[in-house]
Amino acid sequence: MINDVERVLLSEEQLAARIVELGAKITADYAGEEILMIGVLRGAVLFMADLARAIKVPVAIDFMAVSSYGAGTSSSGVVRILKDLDENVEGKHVLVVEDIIDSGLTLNYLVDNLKSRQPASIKICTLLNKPDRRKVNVDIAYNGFTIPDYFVIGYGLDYAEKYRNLPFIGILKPEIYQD
Ligand SMILES: O=P(O)(O)OC[C@H]1O[C@H](OP(=O)(O)OP(=O)(O)O)[C@H](O)[C@@H]1O
Ligand SMILES: Nc1nc2[nH]cnc2c(=O)[nH]1
Ligand SMILES: [Mg+2]
Repeated sequence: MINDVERVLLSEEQLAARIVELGAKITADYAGEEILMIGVLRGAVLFMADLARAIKVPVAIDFMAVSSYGAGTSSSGVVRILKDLDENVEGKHVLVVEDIIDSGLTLNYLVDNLKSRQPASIKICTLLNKPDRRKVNVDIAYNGFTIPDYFVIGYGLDYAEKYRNLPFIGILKPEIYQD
C-alpha cells in the first residue's frame, strides 16, 4: 500500500498540528454555544474524529452520506443522498465537516439541502481545499490546507476504497490510476 505513494504531501505531524489550530479557532468562535458537527461519509470520518477532540465546546455528531463520485478520480456531477441525518438540525449551530473540497458539487448540494432545514447557523470546515478544480462556489469558514491539483489519498481519502487508513496525505503514483 505504502509503495503506491509517490510522495507525502502532508505528514501525520503537519495534520495533527493544523487540527489543533482549527480546533482552537472553532472553540473560540463558538464560545457559549453547542455545535452539531455533520460529517460527510465516508472520507471525512478520520478528520472529524480528530477535529472533534480538538474542540472544547460541547459537540454533537451526526453523519450524512452524499456521493458524487464513482470508483474513478473525477466527479460525475450527480449528487445522491445515500444516508440522511439521524437528528433534526432545526435551530442548531451546524458545522459541516469535509475531508476535501474539489469541484464543490458535493458541498454545494449538501449545504443548500441543510439550509432548507432551518439550522441556527451553518458553516463549513474542510481539511483540504483544491480551488483549481472548483465548478461551483463554496463558502469555507475553516480550511486546513489549500493544495494543488493532485489526486490525494490517505487520512480518510480513498482511491477505489483503498488507502483511507494511511495516517498522512499522499500523492498516488500515476501508474496506479487511470482517469
Ligand atoms: O468537491 P467535490 O468535487 O464534490 O469532491 C469532494 C468530495 O468527494 C469525495 O467524496 P466521495 O464522493 O468520493 O465519497 P467518499 O467520501 O465516500 O470517499 C470527498 O470525500 C468529498 O466528499
Ligand atoms: N481521494 C480523493 N478523493 C477526491 N475527491 C475529490 N478530490 C479528491 C482527491 O484528490 N482525492
Ligand atoms: Mg466524501
